[in-house]
Amino acid sequence: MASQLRLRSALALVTGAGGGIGRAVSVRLAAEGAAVAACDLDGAAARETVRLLGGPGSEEGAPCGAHAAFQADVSETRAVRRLLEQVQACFSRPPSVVVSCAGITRDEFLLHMSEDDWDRVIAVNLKGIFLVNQAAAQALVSSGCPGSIINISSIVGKVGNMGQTNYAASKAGVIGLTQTAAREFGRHGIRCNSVLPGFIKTPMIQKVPQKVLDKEVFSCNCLKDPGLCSHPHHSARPPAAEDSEFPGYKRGGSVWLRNAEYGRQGCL
Ligand SMILES: CCCCCCCCCCCCC[C@@H](O)CC(=O)SCCNC(=O)CCNC(=O)[C@H](O)C(C)(C)COP(=O)(O)OP(=O)(O)OC[C@H]1O[C@@H](n2cnc3c(N)ncnc32)[C@H](O)[C@@H]1OP(=O)(O)O
Ligand SMILES: NC(=O)c1ccc[n+]([C@@H]2O[C@H](COP(=O)([O-])OP(=O)(O)OC[C@H]3O[C@@H](n4cnc5c(N)ncnc54)[C@H](O)[C@@H]3O)[C@@H](O)[C@H]2O)c1
Repeated sequence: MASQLRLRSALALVTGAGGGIGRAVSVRLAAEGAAVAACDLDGAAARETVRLLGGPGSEEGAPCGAHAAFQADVSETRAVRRLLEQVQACFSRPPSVVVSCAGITRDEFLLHMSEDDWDRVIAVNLKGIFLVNQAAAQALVSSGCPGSIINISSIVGKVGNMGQTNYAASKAGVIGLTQTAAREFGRHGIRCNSVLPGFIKTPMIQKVPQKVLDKEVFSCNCLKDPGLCSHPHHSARPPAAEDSEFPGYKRGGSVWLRNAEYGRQGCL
């Protein structure tokens, strides 16, 4: 079994690790042998994830076991820089796998959306990925290490969704940021990919009114469990360029976005 642990020597940083998808991704990475640095705005939720991984549920900066929990707001520049410093101090190396799951919704129709709801969603979902990608890539480049960065976008970033102009814009931005970062980071041996999950049963969807969930566009998509969407073979096959129907979305799976420059598909 040990020989099958594909990530045995990897250190993985997961943001939003206290949430539905982030926790499932952390469990999956640990199952593949990775040491996991679980980060979340909600420090207690991050520690719970580490406890589930079998780690000591360590406090920030405490001597680390196989896994460790960190509290940080990914939308804050200083917090993200401190996060990467703490992770490297704890594990004596930069994370070679980074999965950016931290994200929020502040749904409202554009006609009534407040500037604050726009700003906050863009700050967390898009600027947060800018800050984490930049800090993680800088750490890898300065240490001469290769790495793999996976940014969680959403199918909504490709096709839009009523009540989510802020969220859709942020997720579309994640796609463009990822495709550009993939071009820039490739020369440093760092891969950068985005994953566009469909509808996943996590706390994020709890605010969706039932009458909306009953609509065909939602009900036609079987609500996936996070644990399924984070398992490589549960993700839909990476769409070929001509795929216009996002078959993975139709089946409620996750959709992998092929990076134009290197043709590399997402992999954790
Ligand atoms: C290739 C396939 C294309 C299909 C694309 C669609 C993708 C849908 C699946 C998304 C999966 C990924 C989601 C993932 O990224 C995680 C999330 O983002 S979960 C949160 C998703 N949020 C929403 O879908 C917004 C839901 N709507 C609301 O929260 C509220 O409606 C709100 C926008 C806050 C407005 O509330 P308000 O009380 O002012 O209005 P109503 O709720 O009464 O709504 C008025 C009418 O609009 C209809 N409505 C509202 N939202 C949607 C929607 N998303 N899709 C369709 N119709 C919507 C609502 O049913 C009302 O209709 P009616 O007047 O007939 O009752
Ligand atoms: N659930 C879905 O249907 C779905 C579909 C497509 C994409 N996504 C995306 O997947 C990612 C994970 O979503 P989820 O469904 O697990 O949601 P979730 O609400 O269960 O988890 C999100 C986590 O991010 C954390 N977080 C929020 N703001 C933060 C910040 N500023 N700094 C650090 N952490 C922060 C929250 O505390 C929470 O633990 C999000 O980016 C979301 O947009 C979700």
